[in-house]
Amino acid sequence: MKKAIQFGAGNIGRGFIGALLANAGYHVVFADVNEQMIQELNEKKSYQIHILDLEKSVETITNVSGCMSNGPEIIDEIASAEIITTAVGPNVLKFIAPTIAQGIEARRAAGAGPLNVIACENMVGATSHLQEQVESHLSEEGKAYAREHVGFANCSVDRIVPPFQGENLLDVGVEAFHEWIVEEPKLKGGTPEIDGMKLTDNLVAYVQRKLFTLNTGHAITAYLGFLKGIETIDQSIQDESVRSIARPAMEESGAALVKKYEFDAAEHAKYIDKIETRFKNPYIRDEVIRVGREPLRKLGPADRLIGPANMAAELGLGRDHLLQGAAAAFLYDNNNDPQSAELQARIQAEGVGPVVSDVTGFAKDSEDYNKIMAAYEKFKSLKA
Ligand SMILES: NC(=O)C1=CN([C@@H]2O[C@H](COP(=O)(O)OP(=O)(O)OC[C@H]3O[C@@H](n4cnc5c(N)ncnc54)[C@H](O)[C@@H]3O)[C@@H](O)[C@H]2O)C=CC1
Ligand SMILES: O=P(O)(O)OC[C@H]1O[C@](O)(CO)[C@@H](O)[C@@H]1O
Repeated sequence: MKKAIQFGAGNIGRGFIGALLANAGYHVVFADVNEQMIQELNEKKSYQIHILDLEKSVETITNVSGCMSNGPEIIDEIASAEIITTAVGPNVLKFIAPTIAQGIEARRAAGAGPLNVIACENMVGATSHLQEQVESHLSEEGKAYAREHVGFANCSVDRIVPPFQGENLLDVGVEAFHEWIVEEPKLKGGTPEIDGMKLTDNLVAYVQRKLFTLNTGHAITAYLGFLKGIETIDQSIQDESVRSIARPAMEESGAALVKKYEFDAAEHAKYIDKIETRFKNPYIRDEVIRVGREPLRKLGPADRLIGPANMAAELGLGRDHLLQGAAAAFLYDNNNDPQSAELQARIQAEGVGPVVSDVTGFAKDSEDYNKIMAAYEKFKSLKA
């Protein structure tokens, strides 16, 4: 039987990618550092996905097992797999890279056939980033083997899967919508047949379409909601003062995306409408602190807040609401989130201006810098 390794047995791993692979006939080995999760996978060998939407249903996923991603067995698992997917978070890719490299060396020694690696993270070029990290751990022979036999394909991954309290540790709650788009030209050994995996040769456009629309609107809804003391995304987007920034921000990034990638404007407007409806899904409890997690990553120059603002600026388009959303992120003050604590400590120590400039890359007193600063002061006074 075909084998897939899914690094990360978390929400998106179990609730989306691992499930698609299992349904496509792969035996899915979930590799994680969470011992309890791995034990449970090996005991139960199945779990349930609860579709939490207007139409509810339950799907049982079978043919799965678990493996500690930091133990010795994972190398043999990689050596005998056809596909490796990840959903561990962009910052964790560097920790799994040496393991994947060891697995590739084992495949080389065994003369194994093609392997495809797809990192399913909210990050432009996540797989290329992982590939660089993996290559840095390969021998020269390993690099030559990987060039010929290992495909590293980027992807865009879209399904809202918040933490879920089911009867079973393994069960997950997901929205009905899902979209997984994979960069076809990078795949090796033919295209795997996986229902729910769409293929494209223009991936960057789709990654940015998703990251700069869904994730942009989501993050802004989270940060503004947090400022207002709202706990969940569905409640936050219902608040007119939040929606009146989050929605036009998605329209601003939309105008830039349509211009840059020549997406159909009417189709893109529908795409935004659909996303707003997904945010409003009352059957999913998606907390603003989950969606706003790791604000420093989200404020990065290529990520969902500053990325679309930069794209709009390059194309000479408006971006006021995007910049207001970014300003709200600088006010995200949640001690349980290490990046939020770091951000607030830096603002305390250095003052907000230098931190805004350093994190966003906007020069002091540039137009975009000034707009963020003005919105920051406005939101700060509202908060107090
Ligand atoms: N949850 C969602 O709705 C979506 C998440 N994503 C992306 O998917 C990725 C994962 O997100 P979630 O599933 O929500 O997070 P999560 O926290 O539920 O799952 C991450 C998993 O990775 C595991 N992990 C941590 N270090 C590891 C290591 N060294 N080796 C193996 N596993 C390790 C954790 O134990 C955890 O089970 C992120 O990049 C996120 O941006 C993308 C689209 C949707
Ligand atoms: O997973 P991240 O990058 O921290 O961001 C949370 C975002 O990811 C998602 O979980 C899925 O795209 C969204 O719900 C949300 O916008």
